Amino acid sequence: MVLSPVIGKLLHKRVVLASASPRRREILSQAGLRFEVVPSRFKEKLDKAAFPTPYAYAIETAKQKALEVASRMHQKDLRAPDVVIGADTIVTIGGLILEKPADKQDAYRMLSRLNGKEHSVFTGVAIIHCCSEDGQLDTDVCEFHEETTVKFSELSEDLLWEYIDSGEPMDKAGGYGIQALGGMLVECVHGDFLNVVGFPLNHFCKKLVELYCPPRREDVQRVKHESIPPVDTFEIASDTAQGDEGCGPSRAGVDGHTGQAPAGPQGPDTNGLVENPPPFPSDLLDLIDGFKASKALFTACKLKVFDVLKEEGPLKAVDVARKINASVCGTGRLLDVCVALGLLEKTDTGYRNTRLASRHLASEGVCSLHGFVAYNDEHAWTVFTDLESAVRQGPRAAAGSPAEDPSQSRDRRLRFMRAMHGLAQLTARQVATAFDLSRFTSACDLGGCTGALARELAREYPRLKVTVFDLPEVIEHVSSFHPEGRQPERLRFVPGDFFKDDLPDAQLYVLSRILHDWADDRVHELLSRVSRSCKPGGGLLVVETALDERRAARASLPAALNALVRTQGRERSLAEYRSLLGQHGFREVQVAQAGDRLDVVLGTRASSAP
Ligand SMILES: Cc1cn([C@H]2C[C@H](O)[C@@H](COP(=O)(O)OP(=O)(O)OP(=O)(O)O)O2)c(=O)[nH]c1=O
Repeated sequence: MVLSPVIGKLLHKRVVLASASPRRREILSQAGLRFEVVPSRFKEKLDKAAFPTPYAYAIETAKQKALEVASRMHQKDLRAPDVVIGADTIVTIGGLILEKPADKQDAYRMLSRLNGKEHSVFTGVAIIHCCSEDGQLDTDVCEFHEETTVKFSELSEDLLWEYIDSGEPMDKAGGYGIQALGGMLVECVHGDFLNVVGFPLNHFCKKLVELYCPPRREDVQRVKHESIPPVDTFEIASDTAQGDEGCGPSRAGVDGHTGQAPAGPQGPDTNGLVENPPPFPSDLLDLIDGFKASKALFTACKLKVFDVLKEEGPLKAVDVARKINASVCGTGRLLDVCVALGLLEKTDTGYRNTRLASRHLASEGVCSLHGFVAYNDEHAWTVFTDLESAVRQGPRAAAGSPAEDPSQSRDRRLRFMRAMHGLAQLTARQVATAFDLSRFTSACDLGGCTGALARELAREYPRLKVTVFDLPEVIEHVSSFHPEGRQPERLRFVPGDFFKDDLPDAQLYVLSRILHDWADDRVHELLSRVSRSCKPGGGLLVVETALDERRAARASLPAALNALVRTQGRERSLAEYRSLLGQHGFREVQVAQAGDRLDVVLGTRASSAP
């Protein structure tokens, strides 16, 4: 059986599942894992607002559940189990995290929110390796998450209540169980089904491969000579399970530093006790290799691989090579790497796009990030090559955001607009719905570029008239981003410079991804102009990827470096944005998340001048 070698890596260890969930127990025991169940006593009460993303919250909760069990067992026997597994499943919609309903009304609120819409289910998983030495517990945490999207049908009130009265929702995140009656509510699922049920078994097995079957020596050699790293699959584990040194007993330990065979799970140390070697540093190696994966993705996009396969796939490598005018050997390698990166699938009839690639990497389509990829390949890649000098010398003395740099060529500006358009389209809905903005009847998106967010605001709030205010050289190109023709009636574009010209009248001003491009003095100048134009009771909506020291916001770190190499701007924390709004006369400042990467801050203009 193909999978048994992966799960078999845990057979000689004392494994504990730190969960009371009957679903998790069933999934893992059906996969052949032998384990004890010790439900965690960790109270799931972490502050959700302190996490950059919903999955970071789920991962931390999973980790705390597992650590609580590890430390309780260690205190009891002075010897913790070898491995403790914790998991936490949450449902997210519109930036809200839904856990288990408190009562029937709560279940109703949750299910009504999900009704007719698509939502995400995240499970955070922590695999904790424990080591008890001299009475001390030492732990090594391997963590990951999996996302599955689920779409509910349009359901009647009666049906929702009938479902709630069945009692099924009460012990399940989001108030439904897809594996039972709740399956009837679901129109479609994209991703790992078992992840919704509470445990992402496939991803878990891949992690076990990373942890217990590090790449074979010859693969490591190959990485040195080739630009593309090999990618672990279950087959690596099964291919090598019969004594192959890549995964056999002598390598069952996971010491990636020395390359020597450590005392494995069956290898007693001199005291006759079993030692747990540290886990293989897979995440670190992934980080080191990360740039190769980015470049492979950039190149496949540039060569229009995803467009060709979207239109004509599945195709063999030789046919793709002919269509993109490239060598067969080079194309074959690139396609295989894209398969390993989860962008393509390889079938008997050839390569074809995954849904992700067709949706985001082909050049056409509302969710296309093709322009953003091209911008990163052509511009950011070059600029980042010089990161070292930016770090040594401090931020570049550039003129401002690329859209506003007068020295920019028309082509470069268009490329930048295309990149921003793709990103804004992707996040517009989440931003527009992060707060209820229905009290406003007019809005002005300052530096609103192609109007992607403005259109979504107009769509979401039927009474709202939206003005996009941006530089004339930006507005000039707007029509090419909306080929379907006329702009909606409640949307208009006004050319101007928000540092020099009068701002259009509006009840709500929007600054989306603008402030991080500017140094503090310019930010104050802009905010005081907005504050002067905004009438008491009006609003200011700031959209940024905020930095926050409490959370190692993985998503916000590249943005912090962007500011260093590109402009005089900088990323700021949520506390700084709150304080900036306060200093410029905005009160009742609220913060919300829009998806994984964006924070939205809304302030109301006070009646007294700042
Ligand atoms: C969305 C969904 C969730 N669930 C379950 C999985 C989880 O058991 C539960 C989410 O709650 P969790 O807090 O993740 O898990 P739990 O309280 O059941 O167990 P423990 O904390 O001890 O690990 O919801 C389903 O069974 N089906 C579904 O379709």
